[in-house]
Amino acid sequence: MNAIAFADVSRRYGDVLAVDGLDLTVEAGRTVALLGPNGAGKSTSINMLLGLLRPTRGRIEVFGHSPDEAVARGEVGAMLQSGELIPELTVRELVAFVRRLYPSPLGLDEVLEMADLTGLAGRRAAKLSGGQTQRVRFALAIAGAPRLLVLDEPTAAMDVESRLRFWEAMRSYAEGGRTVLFATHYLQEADENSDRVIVVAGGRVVADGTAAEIKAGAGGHTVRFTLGGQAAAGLEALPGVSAVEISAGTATLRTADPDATVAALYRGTTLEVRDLRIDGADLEDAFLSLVQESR
Ligand SMILES: Nc1ncnc2c1ncn2[C@@H]1O[C@H](COP(=O)(O)OP(=O)(O)OP(=O)(O)O)[C@@H](O)[C@H]1O
Repeated sequence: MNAIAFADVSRRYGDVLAVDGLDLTVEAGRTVALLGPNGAGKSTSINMLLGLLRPTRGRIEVFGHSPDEAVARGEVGAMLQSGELIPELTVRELVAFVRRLYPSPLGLDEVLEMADLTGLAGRRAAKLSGGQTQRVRFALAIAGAPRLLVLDEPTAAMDVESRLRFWEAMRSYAEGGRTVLFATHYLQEADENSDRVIVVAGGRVVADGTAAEIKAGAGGHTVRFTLGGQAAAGLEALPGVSAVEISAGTATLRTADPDATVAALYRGTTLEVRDLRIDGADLEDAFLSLVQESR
């Protein structure tokens, strides 16, 4: 069963086409990252998925219903980029209030435990740090035990340790067949915390698969070596090479055929090549080339 289906969905703001004919389905039980640069259309897509914005064109279904129906049935929980907590309420009061709005919520202590808030349950929202506030917002998103959890750049205000703990909490929520869709522009977060990455740029899907598939699809390798002070004219002309970058005495060549590039580097040039390294494209390389191609 599909948790999410977008069929040819577009959204315009005046002259800006923020989402441009998005077609995608997400099977129930998956954890999916929506990865894209600033302005790619991630928040607009999420807001339409939650019924907060209407598509200009196309149709969205959540578990086979309209977004409004799915939300009304308590099937959707969300953590958006902004949203104030009621400052005078304690963490426990806030979670207790929100979970009562849902038909079959998680237990109060269970939510607090999952969001790592047990020790902060008696603290007023006004007294929480930025990272703690994010944890409360996560708790409010899961309190109703929604089948679909939607997170829009959830770790934006968190330090490194809080991020790691947050993703652990998300994974434990996703266990047992719940669906999670999260937007991020952090490649590493998409890579480590999802089983499928949908890359969006300019309002369109430009790649869709596991992080490993996306890396492989980019097809590139890098060949790096220490150049020192040597002049390096002609590296662009080596076989397979599509880009050359020279920085701090290191040459980095992007190539589709690392074997041919390296052979020609040794046989066809007079350079003294030291510290040679060949790497597969990482997700960052893949992402940058996909986003550039879509422009
Ligand atoms: N209310 C609005 N009015 C006009 N244009 C908007 C509005 N909201 C978003 N846009 C534009 O729509 C495009 C997509 O924006 P959106 O916020 O969906 O992208 P995003 O991928 O979530 O970006 P970010 O990572 O920066 O949050 C951008 O060009 C943005 O400037």
